[in-house]
Amino acid sequence: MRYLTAGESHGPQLTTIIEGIPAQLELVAEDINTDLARRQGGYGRGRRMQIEKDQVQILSGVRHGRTTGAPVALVVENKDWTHWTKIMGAEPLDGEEEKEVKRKLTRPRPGHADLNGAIKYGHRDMRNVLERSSARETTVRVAAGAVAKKILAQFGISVGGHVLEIGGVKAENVAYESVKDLQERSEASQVRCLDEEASQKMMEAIDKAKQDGDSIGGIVEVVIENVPVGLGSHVHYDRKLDAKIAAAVMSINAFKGVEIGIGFEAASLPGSQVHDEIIWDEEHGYRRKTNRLGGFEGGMTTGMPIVVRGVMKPIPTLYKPLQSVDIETKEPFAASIERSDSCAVPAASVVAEAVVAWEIANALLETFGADRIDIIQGNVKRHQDEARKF
Ligand SMILES: Cc1cc2nc3c(=O)[nH]c(=O)nc-3n(C[C@H](O)[C@H](O)[C@H](O)COP(=O)(O)O)c2cc1C
Ligand SMILES: C=C(O[C@@H]1CC(C(=O)O)=C[C@@H](OP(=O)(O)O)[C@H]1O)C(=O)O
Repeated sequence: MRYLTAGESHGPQLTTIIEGIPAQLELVAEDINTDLARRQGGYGRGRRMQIEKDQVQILSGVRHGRTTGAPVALVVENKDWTHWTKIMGAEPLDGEEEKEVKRKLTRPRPGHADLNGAIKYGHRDMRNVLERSSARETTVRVAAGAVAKKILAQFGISVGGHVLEIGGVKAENVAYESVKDLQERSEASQVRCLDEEASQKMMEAIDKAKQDGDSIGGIVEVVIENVPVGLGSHVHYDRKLDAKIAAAVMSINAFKGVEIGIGFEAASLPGSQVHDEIIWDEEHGYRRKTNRLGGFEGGMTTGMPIVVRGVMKPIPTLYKPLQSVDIETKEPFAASIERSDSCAVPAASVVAEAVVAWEIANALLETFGADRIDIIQGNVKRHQDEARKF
């Protein structure tokens, strides 16, 4: 499968076209809208989320609630668009209005794409960069991820995400019984954290950052359960699935690091406390006694749950001014802004679920692919039976 996204933050809509979805997958807008609403939620978001009510339109590739095998085009409208038609250049302007509306953005925000994008693409008006670098684009990545999750569900594979840390507040008690348990309990927290006490402290940290005109980041975790052994490959660098997942998580706006399993902790532990011992029984086949390596060995899935973490830096747009330079006057200035999220870590956990789900679904189709869901189900079952006895 592959997909492209298009659309600006304050344009009319976000669009994605997904190619390669097998036929006979049941798919309705509601399968996608649930995740769109989850991405909009979470404590710490700014006023934009009160304007948007993200809903997908499925424009092709589905008839009577089933995929046909043709490309699936998905669209999410920007409700805010009606306020931006002049600024975005879609409506004629007159006189004085023109001067005001065409005012260029010349003051780059430290930590955003503004300055680099402007220099690279030759834009004296940095809105031409901001519009596309905005994380508004993650709306349709979540839509594509929801389709990937629907594919995975046909094989009993489930995806959950939660928040481990916000602004230095670490969740302590994050044990869960299954991905279903993780999903239900993270959903009950406004910061998508399993630890109730930490949830409260995280919200307080977000309130404080907001009051201080500052922003905070954090750590999210995605867990995928019931993945067949052998997705990805050891044979070539660009077929290693752990590498693809790392790239996908790093591609989320503001993500600065990724780890799989115990990740960076492995640096300080002896091998005997890192590698997972192998066991076998008739019912389950091969398993690992522990899952410190987070479901990967040799760029391939081990069949144990996949555990991926990503770190999100604090949001770059700050109410508290940071120094920057106006590209017209070359004078320093201290930026002040109108609206922004103060923390989007809970929302980003939903984006992380989506991009990881996409990579797993894609790897599954690469290994067992066919044009129809029912044939792929047969292929997976045969593989799992064989792997158990191997
Ligand atoms: C869900 C989500 C919401 C975000 N909201 C904002 C925001 O309101 N203001 C902002 O400046 N950055 C926000 N960001 C982060 C920027 O999009 C990001 O920092 C920017 O694109 C620069 O990319 P980089 O941080 O990966 O270098 C958000 C990111 C995510 C994932
Ligand atoms: C619109 C979304 O997030 C936006 C991401 C974002 C940024 O710079 O990344 C900046 C803000 O946009 P605005 O300036 O219009 O308020 C966020 O609201 C969204 O997540 O749907």
